Amino acid sequence: MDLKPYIKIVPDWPKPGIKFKDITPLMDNGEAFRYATDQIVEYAKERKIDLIVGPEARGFIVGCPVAYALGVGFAPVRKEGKLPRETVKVTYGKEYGDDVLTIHKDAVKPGQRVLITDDLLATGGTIEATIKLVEQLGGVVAGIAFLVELSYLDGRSKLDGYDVLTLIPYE
Ligand SMILES: O=P(O)(O)OC[C@H]1O[C@H](OP(=O)(O)OP(=O)(O)O)[C@H](O)[C@@H]1O
Ligand SMILES: Nc1ncnc2[nH]cnc12
Repeated sequence: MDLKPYIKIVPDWPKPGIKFKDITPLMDNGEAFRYATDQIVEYAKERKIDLIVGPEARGFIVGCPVAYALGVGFAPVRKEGKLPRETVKVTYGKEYGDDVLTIHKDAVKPGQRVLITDDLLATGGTIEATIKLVEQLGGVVAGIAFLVELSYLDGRSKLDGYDVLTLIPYE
């Protein structure tokens, strides 16, 4: 199934010069959303995943149905001040600004094989920060899955040595 027709490009949003890739048409189409989820589930099965970790907010949308299908848990990575218990945190840069990401200290058990999910790889700042959080807690990043990759922003250069799946690449 070709998923590209389900991504809508919105010019100059949220800032001038950004070509925003809107995944909501993919999510609100049952067939496309299930197909995309199934691709990630198959990828995860081959990597013997114990836990899914996804960054706020669109990483939740991609990761939770995969966790359900595999029968494993999902741990949220959230922006600072959102998680109620003790966290670890990392500051990172993104395509349109800086931010802080956090995860609960007990969300990942040492040695757990983690799949990180997000909707989109741009500069790679978000995913690099998420990897750091998982590894700080002793997790093993066994795979990273995205719906969309913006190859021209070279986020891949931050993911050397990691096993990465992308469903919809943009050159
Ligand atoms: O590779 P990067 O340059 O880090 O950019 C990719 C990240 O940016 C977007 O999230 P955003 O921070 O806008 O948060 P949202 O999902 O809550 O809208 C997107 O969902 C990715 O998580
Ligand atoms: N161009 C883009 N489109 C959608 N989400 C993004 N996150 C970072 N850059 C993005």
